[in-house]
This record gives sequence, C-alpha cells and structure tokens, in this order.
Amino acid sequence: MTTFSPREIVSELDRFIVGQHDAKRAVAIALRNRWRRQQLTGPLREEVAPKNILMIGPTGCGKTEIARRLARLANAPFLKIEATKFTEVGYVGRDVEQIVRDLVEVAIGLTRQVKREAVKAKAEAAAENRILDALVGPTASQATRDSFRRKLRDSELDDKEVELELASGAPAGLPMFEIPGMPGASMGAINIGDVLGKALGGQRGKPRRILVRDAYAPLLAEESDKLVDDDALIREAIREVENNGIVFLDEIDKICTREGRSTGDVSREGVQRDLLPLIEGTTVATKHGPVKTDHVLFIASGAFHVSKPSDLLPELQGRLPIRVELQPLTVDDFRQILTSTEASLLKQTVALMQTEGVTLTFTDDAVDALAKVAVEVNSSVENIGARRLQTVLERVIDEISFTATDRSGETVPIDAAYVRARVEDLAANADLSRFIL
Ligand SMILES: Nc1ncnc2c1ncn2[C@@H]1O[C@H](COP(=O)(O)OP(=O)(O)OP(=O)(O)O)[C@@H](O)[C@H]1O
Repeated sequence: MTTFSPREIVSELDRFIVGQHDAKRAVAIALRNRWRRQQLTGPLREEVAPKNILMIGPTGCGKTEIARRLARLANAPFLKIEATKFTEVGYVGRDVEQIVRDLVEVAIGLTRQVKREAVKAKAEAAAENRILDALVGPTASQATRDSFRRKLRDSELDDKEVELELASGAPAGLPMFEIPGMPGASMGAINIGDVLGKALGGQRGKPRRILVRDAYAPLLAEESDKLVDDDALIREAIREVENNGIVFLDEIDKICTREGRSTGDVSREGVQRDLLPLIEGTTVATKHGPVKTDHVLFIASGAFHVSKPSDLLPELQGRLPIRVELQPLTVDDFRQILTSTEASLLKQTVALMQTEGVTLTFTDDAVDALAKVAVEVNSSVENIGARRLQTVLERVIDEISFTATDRSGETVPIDAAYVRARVEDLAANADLSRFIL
C-alpha cells in the first residue's frame, strides 16, 4: 500500500497522463482513503466503505489509463472488465462473481512476484548449486567446486551441456477448469505423467540435457517456488484483493438504458442488479476460499452520450457517489501526449528506430501537424480520442519503419511538411480515413 499523499499521487499520475485533473484528484483521494482506513483500529475500520467513482467522459481520453496507473502506483491487484460483457449473447446470466475470481488470480500473480523477489538471494544460491552439482557431481572437492563456481559466474561455462531434472510444471502453472453449473468450483488438470512418475518412483520431471546458460532461469523459478509457501501466498493475495483490489467497470452507460430485453440479451437492468451486491459488499466463493468485496474499490466509467447516470438503478447510483467528468482532449493535449509524458508516443518511436541505428527527430511543427491531423480525423470520422495519435503516427513513419534496417547510421528529420505529405490527403478524405487512419 502506498503512503503517498493525494498531492503526490496526482503528481505521479501527471507523469503519464495529460490533463484530467479532476479525475486524478478523485482517484488520489480514494487511494488515500484506503490508507486512512488501514490506520483505523477497532470496529470502525470495517465500517468505512470505499467511495466508488463514476468517470464520465468520451472514449480514449484517459479513463482506463488513470485507473491502471493508479493501481500500478499502489501495487494493487487491478482488473478491467466491460459491463456489456454480461449482456452478450451466450453469456446469459453470466456469473458476475467471476470478476472477483479473476481479480484473485491477478493478485496471486502480483504476490508471487513480490515473494519471489524476497527469496531471490537464497534461490539464486540454490540454483547455482544445482548447476554445480550437475557439472562436477555432488562429491567433488570443495576446491574443484569453487573453481567451477568462479568460471560459472564469469560465464565461461555458458555453452556447456548439463543434465538436470527440471520439474515439468510448477503447481501454480496447471491449467484450471471451471466445473459447469458450479460457479467457483474448479479443478486443475491432472498430468497423468506426473501421477505415474510419482507412483513409479516419486520423480518430478525427467532428466534433460540443457545448456548452462538456459538452465539458470527455470532453476531459479523452481527454487524460488520451493521457498515460497503457497498457502501463505494465497492468504496474502486474498487479503490484497479484499483491502486493495481495484475493479474498473467500463461501458457502464451501455447497461443503463432501460429499454428492456432485446433478443438474446440479458436485460441490462438485470446486469445492474447482478453487479449491485458485488459493489455493495458480498462474499464470493473462489477456489482459493471466500473473498469479501466490501472494500474493493470500483471505478465505473462510460461516455454517457445517450443515457445519463440517473438512468442507473438508484441503488447503484448510491454506490458510485463520486462523479468526475473527463474533458475531451484538445490539440494542445495531443501535443503533450506526443511529447511530454514519460514513455510518450514519440519517445517510444524514436527509441524503437534507434535500435536499428536510425536517429529520428521530430520538429515542433511536426508535432503540431500530427496533433492537428489527429483532431481533424477524430472530428470528421469518429472520435476515438488519443488512440487516434497512434494510427496517425504509424502512418507517418510507415516508410521509415519498413526501411530502417537498411538505413543504419542515418538521421531522419521529420517536419510538418513530411507529416502533411504522408497523411494530409488521407485526412481530407473521410472515406479513406475511415480505413487507414
Ligand atoms: N489524457 C491522456 N494522457 C495521456 N495519454 C492518454 C490520455 N488519454 C488517453 N491516452 C492514451 O490513449 C489510450 C486510450 O486511453 P484509455 O484507455 O484511458 O481510454 P478510455 O478513456 O478509458 O476510453 P474507453 O472507455 O474507450 O476505454 C491509452 O493508450 C492512453 O495512454
């Protein structure tokens, strides 16, 4: 859990997202409130419900990005799901509790990473010892072992082949199947080879010949998993979901028009009713045990072009008390998205070309031109927000991207004239833009 103040959270988000101050502010408060709740003691701590957020704004203006970055900042388990998924044909009555089960899986992955990191030093030593055993045998003298260890660390033995017994699959990696008709109950696929292997001699995996350089990574993973207590890991993952989980419910506006049932669709109001207990706080059965959703933070989002938040069920409206409106992005925002965020689109493009030895430079007027074309196409074809920048930029650098491998050592300046030459005709033609930009 992060101890950042709301102001610090906003400035962290500012590194990646342009504008949208109100939304950043709202999520910063929500995150800080979780920290505040953790500081409480006694029964009051359980009483404090998260203040869920409803983000209202056009597509591609940063709603998901804000939630995703917030989760990363807090190292919180995060899941994005489209509310319309539950109205699809074939998903009749689809179990919305799956959201929580998926979130638990995300949390297990995150927790495993943290735990693996914590035992890294021990696991590295164990992995090294197993390679040494394979190289010199367990009975070699200490002097021989030390000399091989030195060589191993200096990568002198990378190309040597060793015979190692690697586990065929970590327990956590087994595919799981839901049992139809029994939500929450699932079983792992049983590897018959494993069962027979164990029955016949208790072996895990069969000896394989492998290069030393390739052996290290799987051994490290295997040794880390041995050191991590799976039960504790799952308990911690569930605790993370219950206290820090964030669910981003996209397209909530699409389940709120009360036009009743259309063929094959689960009624939208029905989906809202299904979601309600989850947001209000309930206990969901998962294969890892019960998970309470009382303190999971829900961030719902939608464009609300047709319907209005007041079309949602009153109970749901009450559960999404914080409303923030995101602004449509302007030419100036686009300019900044291209250049000023960390890992901005232009930085990524320049870095990618640099791997081929091609130095790409964008003049200021090229940035202006890119931003303008994106805004124009958004208004003439369809407003897809900042996503348009990617399609326009790809088109502009298409030729360079294709030939870069043969142009190592060159510097390629891109100015407004270059941008216009590549996309102006397309941008002016709405029919062509629809397909290409
Ligand atoms: N304000 C912004 N600053 C920086 N990047 C942005 C901004 N808005 C959008 N983007 C970029 O545009 C892409 C789409 O944005 P995002 O996924 O947040 O859309 P959204 O508002 O959630 O829309 P939708 O509801 O359709 O998913 C992302 O790659 C994101 O990085």
